[in-house]
Amino acid sequence: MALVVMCGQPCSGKSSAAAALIKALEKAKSKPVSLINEPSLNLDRNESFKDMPSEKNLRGVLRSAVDRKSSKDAIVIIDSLNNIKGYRYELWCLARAAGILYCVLHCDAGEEDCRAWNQLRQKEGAASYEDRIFDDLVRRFERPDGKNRWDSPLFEHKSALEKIDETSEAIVKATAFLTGSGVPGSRNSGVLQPTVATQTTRHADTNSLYELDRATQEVMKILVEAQTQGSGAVVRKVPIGDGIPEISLQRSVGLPELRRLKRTFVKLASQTSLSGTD
Ligand SMILES: Nc1ncnc2c1ncn2[C@@H]1O[C@H](COP(=O)(O)OP(=O)(O)OP(=O)(O)O)[C@@H](O)[C@H]1O
Repeated sequence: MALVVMCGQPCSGKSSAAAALIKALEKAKSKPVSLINEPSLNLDRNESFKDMPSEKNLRGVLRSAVDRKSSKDAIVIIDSLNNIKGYRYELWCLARAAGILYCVLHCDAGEEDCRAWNQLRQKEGAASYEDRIFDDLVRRFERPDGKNRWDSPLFEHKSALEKIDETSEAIVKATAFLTGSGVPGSRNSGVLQPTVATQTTRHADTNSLYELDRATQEVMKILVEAQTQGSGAVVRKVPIGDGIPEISLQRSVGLPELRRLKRTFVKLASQTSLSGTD
């Protein structure tokens, strides 16, 4: 139904905003909401951001979870930094492939406020970022821009000015968007439409594929035999079986070429005709 991408600096109030949005959606009797974040996947924040490979892995795990949960019947909220523009683009592509709504909720807070909130959590012994990791993340933050398709519609909350709850403007607007009122003038005011490039290929079931492969193998065998019997001369017409049109050949076709053609045919046929359409 929808994918909501939380976005913001570390400790900028994203989880609080996600919680407020969930409350508002519940009140509005929306579709069920799934929250995806590091704790729900048993991932430790400092471990996940300690270096590039770990961070890449974290993004992969979160993206897979979003992909699994995205459906026409649920609102998925991904509550993580989502600080890299290219990554938000990937999430937008997932939403488009699933044909669902998409929006970004940005908790806009200055570095110093976020640092103070992180230090407070360190003092309280609550889950917090190590200073080295915090500094690195702050430096690499790529601010969302509502002019980009993957950052639109963009709902922004100024975390330092107001503690967030269901009545905050960004939450009210996001809830209206997710429950059907849309956001006129935004780049994505409706459900994203999958394109050929973003649609996931549906493959034929194993049995149909086996049958297709066997039948193609049989045709190949008949063609090879017919050409062998023709003793080098071009065999123009090759009967395949009762009720099946003869195969016309314009030239001799050797076994390696037939194998190649068979592979291509089976691959194409399994991706299209056997998979049917939705
Ligand atoms: N407007 C605010 N006023 C006071 N404190 C705030 C405000 N916004 C957030 N905080 C504090 O900042 C801390 C982080 O909040 P929250 O967990 O919602 O942020 P987050 O962006 O999800 O953090 P993380 O990056 O760890 O996921 C909390 O301890 C919260 O109390």
